[in-house]
Amino acid sequence: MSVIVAEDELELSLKLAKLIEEVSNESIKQHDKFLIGVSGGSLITFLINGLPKITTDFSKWKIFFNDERVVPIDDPDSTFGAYKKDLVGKIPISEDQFVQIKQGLTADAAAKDYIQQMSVYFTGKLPQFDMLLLGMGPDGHTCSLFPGHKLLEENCVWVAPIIDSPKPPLARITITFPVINNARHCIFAMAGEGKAEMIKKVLVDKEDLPVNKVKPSSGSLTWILDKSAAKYLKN
Ligand SMILES: O=C(O)[C@H](O)[C@@H](O)[C@H](O)[C@H](O)COP(=O)(O)O
Repeated sequence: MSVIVAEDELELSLKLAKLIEEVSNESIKQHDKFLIGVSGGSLITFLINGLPKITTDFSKWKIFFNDERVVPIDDPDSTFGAYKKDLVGKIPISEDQFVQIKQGLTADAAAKDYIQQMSVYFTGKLPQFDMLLLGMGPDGHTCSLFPGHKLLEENCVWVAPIIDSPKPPLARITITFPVINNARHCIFAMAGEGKAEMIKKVLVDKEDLPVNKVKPSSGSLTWILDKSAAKYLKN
């Protein structure tokens, strides 16, 4: 695992973008596409700041959601809605390069449908993403995998529904740890003093939290933080 500390959020965005650029170009060379899973939240801002500055063939990208809220696209809680509004148009990527959840389904049906959609791109027993971009909530959750939730033990389905999310909205779908840990590169990106305490619990105290279940079996794990978020980490 590696930890990269940036001076501030802008530098974090640029460092994150460079890592994405590197893996994108390597993946495109290897299998003519870049299969990336993204989270919602503040990650979107980092990507808006950084991705327009990289050089890669965006037309080869297929963007999946590590988790998504089961709401209409025009709902402010829709992660795809946020990417569509804030990222599409800033980089040469079209809406249909995002693998969106099917509208109008229950969380259970949306999760099953998402697995079908993923199966077009992943043929093995477990999907292997080229890269997963992850966030961490104040409770140490990642994706929609929350502390104490039974989904933390899900080791069969690729994508699971959740209808009792402690972070609204209640209904979501999320990739599961077997998929996360099969990725070639996992990156946590976060900024701000508000994350510092939880980062200490995760990286220093090694507390048993969902983010600490991200242990890629053969892939890389990188944390990209700004100085405020990293304040409790020793140099
Ligand atoms: O849709 C979501 O809620 C995200 O996927 C979630 O897992 C997010 O990454 C964390 O909650 C961190 O969010 P912030 O980066 O906004 O703090």
